[in-house]
Amino acid sequence: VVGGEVAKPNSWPWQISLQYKSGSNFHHTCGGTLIKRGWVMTAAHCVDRSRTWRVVLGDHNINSNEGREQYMSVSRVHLHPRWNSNNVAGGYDIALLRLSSEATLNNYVQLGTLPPSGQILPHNNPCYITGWGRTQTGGSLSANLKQAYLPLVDYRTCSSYGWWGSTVKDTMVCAGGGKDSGCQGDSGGPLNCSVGGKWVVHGVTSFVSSSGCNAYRKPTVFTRASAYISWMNSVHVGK
Ligand SMILES: CC(C)C[C@H](NC(=O)C(F)(F)F)C(=O)N[C@@H](C)C(=O)Nc1ccc(C(F)(F)F)cc1
Repeated sequence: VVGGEVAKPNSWPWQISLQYKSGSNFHHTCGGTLIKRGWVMTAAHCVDRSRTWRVVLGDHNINSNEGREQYMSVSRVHLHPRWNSNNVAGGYDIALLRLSSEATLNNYVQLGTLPPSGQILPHNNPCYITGWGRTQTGGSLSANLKQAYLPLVDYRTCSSYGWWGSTVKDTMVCAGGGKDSGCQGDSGGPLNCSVGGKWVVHGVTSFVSSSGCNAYRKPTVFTRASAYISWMNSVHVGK
């Protein structure tokens, strides 16, 4: 997250850190959202290569053990069947991870709320991106979870000339476009939008401009969760 501020610890208790094993250590690579005690929603581009994954729940500082964390291994990765790793602009940048055991819900670990199928929120709807991603373009990851206020940019604006144009599809949602943005390492994490006084996980962090995380008129682009509710339900029930 470029800009914004360090979040109050565990104030986004559905935020997870997705980590891969390298040697004897695990490294943060993406965010994600706990949507069921045994299921995490993340971006397909985070998990489209085979690695040993773990999901950390209840985290704030990813470099220290604060005693609230739950460490879960991943028993199955379900990539959206239409995801194409050579074409993030095509959409379908969404995946579900089956955890090997069920999370314990408490003050530090809670489920995120998914939107109703098809929900489209208005331009400027208040939203926050959260994550441990780089704090500047080309910078390093944040040790502590950060948040940034990124108001929604409607599809008409986001897909217009000078903005993202046809790179953005209406199965995506844009937010920000000013000084604050997502950045590498925030991928897969939630776009938390205020709807009727409740937080709804409206987006899954997907991409930013290759010319810089907070590039002018290149808002952070998210997979629109409300476009994939039926797919997610089919995965849950199926396996
Ligand atoms: C691995 C990438 C597909 C996703 C990666 N995502 C992120 O950094 C995050 F955290 F914002 F979600 C990203 O945007 N990285 C930048 C450096 C990038 O490559 N952006 C990008 C690439 C291609 C296009 C497209 F679709 F136009 F070809 C758009 C943006």
